[in-house]
Amino acid sequence: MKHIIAPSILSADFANLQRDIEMINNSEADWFHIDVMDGVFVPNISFGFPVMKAVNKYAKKPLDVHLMIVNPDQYIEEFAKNGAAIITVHYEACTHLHRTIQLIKSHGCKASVALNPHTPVILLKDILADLDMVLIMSVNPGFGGQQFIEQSFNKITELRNMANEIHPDLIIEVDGGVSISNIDALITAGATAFVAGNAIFAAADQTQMIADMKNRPEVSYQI
Ligand SMILES: O=C(CO)[C@@H](O)[C@H](O)COP(=O)(O)O
Ligand SMILES: [Fe+2]
Repeated sequence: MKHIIAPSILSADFANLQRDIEMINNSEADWFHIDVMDGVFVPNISFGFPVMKAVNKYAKKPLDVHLMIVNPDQYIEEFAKNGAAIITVHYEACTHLHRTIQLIKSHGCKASVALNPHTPVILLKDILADLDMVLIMSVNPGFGGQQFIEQSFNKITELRNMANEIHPDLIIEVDGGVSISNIDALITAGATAFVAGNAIFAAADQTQMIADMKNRPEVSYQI
């Protein structure tokens, strides 16, 4: 099976957002990755519903919404109404994670949990069967264009081994510092979905970079 490529619109040109959305529509990308940051959970503020609505208006592919916010329960319904196909909440931001996951599903969205670089994957053991996806943060959340944290490889392998026992078709998404130079090794480690901001939007030919990240002749995954 082929892995998923999710360009992060955080790295798009917001003065030309429609153009960048059309570029993704016309590329081999699978999803739109939408980073929502509240300035509390992470030391940055990105955007909220007005941008989400603008993306939803033109995007022709599923919206993969990554909530880097405290109290996500408060906003899940609104993100669902504005076109979210998958909603990711942070383990570190949820006191009652099981309830939050059920809430996401009750609005018809796929449910996913993100782990910060310091959070061990074993903490998801008792909720893994309820999840559609786990997002491994391979940088500290808050900004695009950061350097990939190498320890993330061990986390992906550990999570894939755990998923093989409990939930073999779990999607493992990697987010932060993903590029053409580490994607093959990440697929081999067991990841199946890849967010890329800087690697795509800083490329001379963005559409070609998406195609290059999508078509990896040496690797494919089996789940
Ligand atoms: O969630 C985040 C950052 O917190 C990401 O989705 C970034 O947008 C990824 O950007 P690159 O590291 O690929 O430039
Ligand atoms: Fe993200």
